[in-house]
Amino acid sequence: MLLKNGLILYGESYEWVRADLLIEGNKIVKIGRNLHADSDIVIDCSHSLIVPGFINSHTHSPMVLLRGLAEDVPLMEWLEKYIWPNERKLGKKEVYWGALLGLIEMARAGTTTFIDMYFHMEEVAKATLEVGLRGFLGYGMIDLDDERKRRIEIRETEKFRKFIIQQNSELLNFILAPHAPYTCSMECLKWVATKSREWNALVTIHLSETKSEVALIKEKYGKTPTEVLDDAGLLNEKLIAAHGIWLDDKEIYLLGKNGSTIVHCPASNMKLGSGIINLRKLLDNGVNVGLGTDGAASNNTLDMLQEMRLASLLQKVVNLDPSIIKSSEIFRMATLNGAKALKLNAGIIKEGYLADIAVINLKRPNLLPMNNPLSSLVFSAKGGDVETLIVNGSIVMLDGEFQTVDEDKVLDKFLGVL
Ligand SMILES: CSC[C@H]1O[C@@H](n2cnc3c(O)ncnc32)[C@H](O)[C@@H]1O
Ligand SMILES: [Zn+2]
Repeated sequence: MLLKNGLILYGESYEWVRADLLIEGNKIVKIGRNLHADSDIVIDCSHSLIVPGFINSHTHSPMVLLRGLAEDVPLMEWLEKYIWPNERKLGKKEVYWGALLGLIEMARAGTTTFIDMYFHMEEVAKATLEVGLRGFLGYGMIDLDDERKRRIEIRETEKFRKFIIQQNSELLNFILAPHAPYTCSMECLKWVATKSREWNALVTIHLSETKSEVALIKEKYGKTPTEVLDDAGLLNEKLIAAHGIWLDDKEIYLLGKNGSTIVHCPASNMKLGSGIINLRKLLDNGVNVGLGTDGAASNNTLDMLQEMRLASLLQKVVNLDPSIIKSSEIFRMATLNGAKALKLNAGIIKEGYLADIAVINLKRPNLLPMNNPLSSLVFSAKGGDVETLIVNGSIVMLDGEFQTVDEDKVLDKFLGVL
């Protein structure tokens, strides 16, 4: 496949070059002028930006089902009074359709890879294959210090891992997903750490999202949540922890030293009134920081372009300093830092990297004139500006039309509910 004459965001240094981009198999093989492909697929990109696809490093895709259902309440009330009672009513079918809708929304805004934590995850895996995105999927474990529940969660996790292995797909990856230190016992966290080593599996978890959960953990363990993860054997380069708002200096130091990842979810953090991450301190202490939308019930979109804009604006205003964070750092969080967390050969446009690519149409009033492409991406682009999406060398969306899933069928299914 050949992407012809696009403005390419090249390599780690984010140099803009006008060139052709050749894809063979699932990789970018060549970038240069006047390239020719044997392949019959040639896409004219003369009016477009070619950028790495976004990595949504924390979401719960089926939660689009609960979009707008619980508004204007803080996290614990949101979960206990509204979200968990509604989730108990969700069966496999609902989760499947919810995941399809969520994945379509993500794809339309340029996401090529996502990390997902939920239940009925086999259904999310099926939806992932149908849309053609790259998923790192985990069964969300919650045992609430109950041994019987823990056995069930372990069984579900083992069953889901087997399912993913059986699918034998380059797009599907298993990830361990204990929900949080306040919903998982020490025994559960230790089991996850043991299996992470045995299976060489990544681990995703919610960490230090609210002041109140940190107080709960300190009361229970006499330690901070990060120290609890350290005691469990989870503090290492395989850890991908969402939120990380209320981390103290020692926790930030520990996360940086151990090569762990924090996933910033600005919209969810603002909407639930959870707090504001200290992004500068995390980055300056060597913590790998990715970007995520969280679920659509606390966002209320799954749009990584909007997430970049919010992440940047929030830091500038809370620090009363517009120079606190650069667009390149925000863009890196949404792409390369996610890839680093996932040990994925992706996140930049360069020869030898995976062909996970978003093509953005510049013929839009909100994107012209193009004085600074990177700031246009972070501050001006919208989901609908992504015209073509390529994942693992295959076209998911071309000129705004899905080539994989029947988008109309999915949208009509939800319109029918109204
Ligand atoms: C057990 S599956 C995952 C579980 O997580 C819940 N969830 C969604 N968003 C958040 C958040 O921001 N903090 C904590 N938990 C969250 C979701 O509703 C599922 O129950
Ligand atoms: Zn979450």
